[in-house]
Amino acid sequence: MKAFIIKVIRHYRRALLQGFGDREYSYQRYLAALFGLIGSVIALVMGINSILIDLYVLAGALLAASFLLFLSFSLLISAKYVRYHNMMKYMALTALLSLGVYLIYSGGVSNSGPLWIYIFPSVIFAFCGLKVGIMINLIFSVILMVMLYTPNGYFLATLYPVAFKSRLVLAFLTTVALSAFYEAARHSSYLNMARLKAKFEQESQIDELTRLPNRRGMRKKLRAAYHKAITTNQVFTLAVFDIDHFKNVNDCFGHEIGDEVLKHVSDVLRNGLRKQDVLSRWGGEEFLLLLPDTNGEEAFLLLEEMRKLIAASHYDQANEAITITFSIGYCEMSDAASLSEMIHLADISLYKAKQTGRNKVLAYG
Ligand SMILES: Nc1nc2c(ncn2[C@@H]2O[C@H](COP(=O)(O)OP(=O)(O)OP(=O)(O)O)[C@@H](O)[C@H]2O)c(=O)[nH]1
Repeated sequence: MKAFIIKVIRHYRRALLQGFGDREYSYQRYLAALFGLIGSVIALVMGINSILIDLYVLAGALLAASFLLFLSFSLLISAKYVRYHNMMKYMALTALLSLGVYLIYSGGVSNSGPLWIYIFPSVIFAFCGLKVGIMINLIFSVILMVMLYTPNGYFLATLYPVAFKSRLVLAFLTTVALSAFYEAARHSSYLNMARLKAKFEQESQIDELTRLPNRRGMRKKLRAAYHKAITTNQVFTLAVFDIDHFKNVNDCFGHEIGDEVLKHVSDVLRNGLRKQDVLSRWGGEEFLLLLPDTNGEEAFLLLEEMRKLIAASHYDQANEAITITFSIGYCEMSDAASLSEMIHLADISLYKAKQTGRNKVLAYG
């Protein structure tokens, strides 16, 4: 039985937390559903108990609340009724608050009913977040005070001692304040985590040395470009750049100067791009360039320009100017059946460019 209950709880927890992209929304939905279920069972047990001790109006209120809470639980766990989820959250809350008002009014069993209101602040914040939560908690506090302190017990069917009333109100307001602090802290750490997640996600797609997109970041952009080209019926071109004899730079000047040269060529390439082009560091001394909405002929002219630009530039190291050249292979979208084939064909052209003398631009085919 215990294992079964744990299994059911795990199942719903997974379904509720993973079903939606927005984690905070999922969290509120999860809590609302869980509360709906637990609240409905408790209200049902209390309702049956009230029938047994002949408190029929109280029993009716508890059974109605139990039904509404169970209904909200059932709809909240189903992805089919997403558009009703917000409504369900507020319905569960309204059922709960109405029950609270009724318990204050009637006193419940032996005047102990109002003690249930201490669960309200945290439930309200969990359901509605900080701002709306503060509003609802304050409204409920006002209702509580009006009911308790209206002269002649106008809104009460029972009599509470004065000391009980003041402690009930003060303890309730303290619980509201503490729950609000807790919710504010939770929300701010949630925002912090979301910001850090976005930052790490972005960093993981950028090459540290050149600040260009790395292979991971570029793959994402390539998929988007490929999808866009197919839906808009456009072609694009991919070009692979590889520095010629880069090993010599490292061997002659050291790895650190090699790094500086990589930064230098990245800057020169970046400055030679059009606004829409995307350059990435694909591997060690290899760069991949995406030329959107560009066919092979147009690409050749652009790539030739870039090749000349690099060859004409140089990196100054002490009294020596290090000149860099690139071999470039490219492939137009229509020559390949897929993205990976495009990259493969551009690589083949690059290999040919290397084989036939370097410092040149070659198309596939
Ligand atoms: N400084 C530095 N060197 C790198 C980096 N990544 C790769 N390399 C170097 O790049 C060189 C690539 O050497 P090879 O693959 O032989 O190519 P190459 O010397 O450019 O010769 P070809 O490509 O045939 O013209 C190696 O010496 C690598 O150590 C890096 O991040 N920094």
